[in-house]
Amino acid sequence: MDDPDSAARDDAGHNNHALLRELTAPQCDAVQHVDGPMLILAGPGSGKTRVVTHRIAYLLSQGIPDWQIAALTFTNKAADEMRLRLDKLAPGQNVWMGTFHRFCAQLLRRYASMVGLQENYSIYDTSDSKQAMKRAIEAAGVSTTHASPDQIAGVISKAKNKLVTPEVMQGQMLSPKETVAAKVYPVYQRQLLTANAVDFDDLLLHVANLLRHNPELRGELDQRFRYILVDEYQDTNLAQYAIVRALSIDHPNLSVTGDPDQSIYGWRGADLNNILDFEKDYPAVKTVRLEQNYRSTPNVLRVADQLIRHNRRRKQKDLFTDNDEGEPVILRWYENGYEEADSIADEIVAAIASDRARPNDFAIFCRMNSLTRSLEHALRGRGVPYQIVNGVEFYQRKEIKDVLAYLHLVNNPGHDVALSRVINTPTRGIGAKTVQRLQEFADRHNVPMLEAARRAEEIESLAKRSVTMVQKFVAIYDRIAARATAPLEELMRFVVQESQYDKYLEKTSDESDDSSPLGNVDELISAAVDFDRRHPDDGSLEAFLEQVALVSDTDAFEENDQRVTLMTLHASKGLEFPRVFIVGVEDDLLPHKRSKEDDAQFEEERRLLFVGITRAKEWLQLSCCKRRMIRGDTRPVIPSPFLNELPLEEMKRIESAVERNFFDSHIDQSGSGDWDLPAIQIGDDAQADVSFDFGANQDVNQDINQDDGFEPSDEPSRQTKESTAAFEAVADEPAAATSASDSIPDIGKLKTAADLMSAKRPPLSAFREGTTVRHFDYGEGTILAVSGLGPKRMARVRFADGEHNFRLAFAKLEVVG
Ligand SMILES: Nc1ncnc2c1ncn2[C@@H]1O[C@H](COP(=O)(O)OP(=O)(O)OP(=O)(O)O)[C@@H](O)[C@H]1O
Ligand SMILES: [Mg+2]
Repeated sequence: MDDPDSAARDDAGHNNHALLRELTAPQCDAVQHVDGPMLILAGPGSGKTRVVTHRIAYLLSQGIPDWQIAALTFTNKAADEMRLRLDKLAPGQNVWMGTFHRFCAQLLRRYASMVGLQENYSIYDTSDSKQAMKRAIEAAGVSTTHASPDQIAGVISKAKNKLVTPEVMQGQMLSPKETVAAKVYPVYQRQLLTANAVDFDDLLLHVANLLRHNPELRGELDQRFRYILVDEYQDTNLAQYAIVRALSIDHPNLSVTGDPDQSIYGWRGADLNNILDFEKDYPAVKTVRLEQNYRSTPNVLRVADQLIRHNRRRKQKDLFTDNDEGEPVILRWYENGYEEADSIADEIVAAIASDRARPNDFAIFCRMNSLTRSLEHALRGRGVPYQIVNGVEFYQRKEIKDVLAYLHLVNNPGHDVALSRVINTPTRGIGAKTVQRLQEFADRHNVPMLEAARRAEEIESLAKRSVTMVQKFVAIYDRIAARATAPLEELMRFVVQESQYDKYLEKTSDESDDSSPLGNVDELISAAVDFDRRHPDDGSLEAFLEQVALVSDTDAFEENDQRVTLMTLHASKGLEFPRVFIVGVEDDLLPHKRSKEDDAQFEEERRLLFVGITRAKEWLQLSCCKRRMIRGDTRPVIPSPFLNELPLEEMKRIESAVERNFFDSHIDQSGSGDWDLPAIQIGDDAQADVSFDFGANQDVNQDINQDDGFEPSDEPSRQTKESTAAFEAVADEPAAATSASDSIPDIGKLKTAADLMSAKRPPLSAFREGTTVRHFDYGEGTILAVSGLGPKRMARVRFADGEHNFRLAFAKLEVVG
């Protein structure tokens, strides 16, 4: 694709010494490529992202206007980082940078009417979508006996990511589950449109359809975004692919970078074929391979390479590095999660104290967010500053969602999920039946629920009293909505006051165990103040809500901060740290238990560990425990089968001080690398029973990761407190054991699934007056009194620092034997 023009520009580019100075020859080659498609395929740490930023700067230096360039990244954090780097290389530029979802959200704002939305449409987050899905399932009248709401949602999400419309889906050959989902899909979509809302998948789907059905608009946008760069291309799904492809037909200046070995979003529909087919789609493509790793020591790279070689579906790439050999990678075995956390925290403290490292040199990765609790506690206890890269979680708190729901409803009166949330929050005597009747009326007349509330008098089945209550709510709403254009801070304070939510929180906050809902609401108001300040002219409510909806878990991450970073493996993508700990490298965690049913998913788990390992620059430790408590359930642990695949002979293996013989008996110390793992046969049924209870029917990752904000964590311990889901999970368990420690069989004796099954979470009955318990934050304490039944069962516990009340179904309390 070398036209005479670009050759001339290349000549000019040679003057651009500063830009090209710190690049290798193949990197330079890629950076100086101007027109035509390009594929950069290379392993971790080889400078792919660096090439993207330098290439943008190079394009600008060649006179290409910034508004013709768009750089699509996978997380907001990656975009911010890119902007920072680019600002240094090309100050003052205004290149569009952001995630696919943000890109689509902005396009959709402009062209909303073309897909049947209004421009103030709302973006439903995962829990909003769940609510909407439940309602659609009811309205569609399907049975959920054989397909749970989560499964139905999963099938529909996959269909959307593959650009399958409801009509097309209904015409396909379907499994029984898919048949149910195919019935719900059109109803769900119709209800979303009535609510003037989209879910995350819709952002992509609508834009892909927009481009497909409007050739003129497609042409205009293709012309506008003449240069498109996509980083982490291996994780794009079909919808994302269709979007960049549609924007690169007349001007095929699409350049993508990726590493198939780092594809970790298959569960969300990412399709490796997008990378593999790139060369077919763009025959004139320039393909660049980068082989030198600049990030890691040879020790780290060898471990990563050995591991990933075990994947069958891949092409071997050889990476070399000129970096120093560094220290051997450590494999460490701890007694339990507490020891793991304490020991890691101690090491960090020691390294900092001896001036060998700073807190921000360290990162700790885990497969699931819930594992960070004990690490947090250990770091906090030692005064080590840390950050949990987990921005989504804040916005998932009940009180935050409540206040935001009022704002959503102000911004978009069609937002039915928000209405259902706030109509009786705080309590206003509007019961579930009344809400149900409003919903039915709304469905019948195809109007938003707020409209139904306004017409409450027309709903015959509503009692007079209920009508009055509903009208009162509408009056409150109208008073709030009248302030819609006030500065955000003012509006938010008015919401909290006018709805009497502040009083409600004051009254109810002592029910919660250790969080401060009022403090959180204050924090939200601070976010509003900040937003007002940063957007003095264009700061609309809509823009604020969009930012919140698209918030990424990595957004909260401040690189130059003097803090240790805790994050999931998914969130670590693209980043690098001098010293990395990967905790919980254990069977059923990593690989995740449900990935084992499927070869492709299993290989994805291996890639996930590969991604984690290759974040480390100088030093790396992998660890696993003999026992681990997850959601209050202490269970014996089997090491991850991936550990067996590492070059153990060259790694430094350390066992915890206690029970040294366990390590000896399970690892072949001869150096052959074979581990003699405990022989435990777990049948499918048994496995389901001893599961971590992630919400048994969800996609492997849906509730585990906080990747980039599109799959917020759903784990019960962080769920809204009124949810009874977590309680049901606990209550369903047979009262097999009397205390946690009684129930842990010696791992050496574990032979059968039955042994494993006896290692249950203690039933609520194990928490009695006088029982000694342990809490993550408060340490050991004694139960003074218990009261209430079922999900409302409470315990009052005395700790060294005072007394606290807990809802037992949710509390992070462990019985101390
Ligand atoms: N030519 C170079 N000279 C010096 N440092 C380099 C060079 N190329 C890359 N680096 C550095 O190596 C590290 C890895 O680069 P980068 O993050 O761009 O790799 P990547 O290929 O995008 O990795 P990943 O696949 O993990 O996203 C960065 O710290 C980067 O600044
Ligand atoms: Mg990168």
